[in-house]
Amino acid sequence: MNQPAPRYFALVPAAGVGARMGAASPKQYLPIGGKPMLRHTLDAFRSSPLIAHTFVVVSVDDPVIDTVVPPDGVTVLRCGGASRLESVRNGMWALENQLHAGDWVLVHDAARPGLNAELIEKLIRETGEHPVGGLLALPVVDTVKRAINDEVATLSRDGLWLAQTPQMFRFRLLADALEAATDPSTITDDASAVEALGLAPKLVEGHPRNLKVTLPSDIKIAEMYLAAAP
Ligand SMILES: Nc1ccn([C@@H]2O[C@H](COP(=O)(O)OP(=O)(O)OP(=O)(O)O)[C@@H](O)[C@H]2O)c(=O)n1
Ligand SMILES: C[C@](O)(CO)[C@H](O)COP(=O)(O)O
Repeated sequence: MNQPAPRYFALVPAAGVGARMGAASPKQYLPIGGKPMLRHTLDAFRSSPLIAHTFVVVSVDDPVIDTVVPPDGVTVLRCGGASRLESVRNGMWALENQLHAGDWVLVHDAARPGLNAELIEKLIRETGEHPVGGLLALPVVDTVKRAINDEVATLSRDGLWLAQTPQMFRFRLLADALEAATDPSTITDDASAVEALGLAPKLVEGHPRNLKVTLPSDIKIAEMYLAAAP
């Protein structure tokens, strides 16, 4: 019997406050090249023919989202939580009756506006029908130091990667993994919730343009990449 074609949905947590950015408003609404950061992120998914629909999770009382959300292709979920883990989990709960167990969900930080259709396509193609799922990540290229108090040590970088997003998993597996996760200080991305079940997702090489805009100095870097090619 023919399997139904896989469906791909994007889930964008955008309920953070951007404490490290230190701006007057949440960082996802700061302009990058004249356009709100979150709009760049949502437009990346709208530009991909592979994405069936995008859901964005914001705080219950977010006053800005309605001015930023594009006219089609995106649904706003006002169910953000106190941590990224809670926001993604709340978003998944909201989708329980809309998505099928085998649908793929690509969770992507609002704060990574450099994503584009090419990277989305690469992640989906290289993850394929992987039994666990996959995520974009970058191999560590620098020497890695760990400093605790006055003690400094050099760690082996063998096998070390920096996780990016999107991180894609089938709906049921991701929902169950997030449900089982309790500690936002150790479950800092979606893959770590899945790994805590004893499963190993596939790492797909991402791109520096997909940086997480975290500090004020990141804004110019993101603008440079977005000006070079959307
Ligand atoms: N309670 C939270 C915290 C974070 N996020 C989202 O998770 C992504 C990654 O988080 P991060 O870059 O840390 O954003 P902030 O939490 O806003 O930043 P900071 O940690 O500096 O406060 C962002 O898109 C952010 O909006 C969220 O949806 N809900
Ligand atoms: C999900 C993530 O972007 C992967 O690198 C990262 O873990 C988010 O961390 P933050 O502390 O919420 O910025």
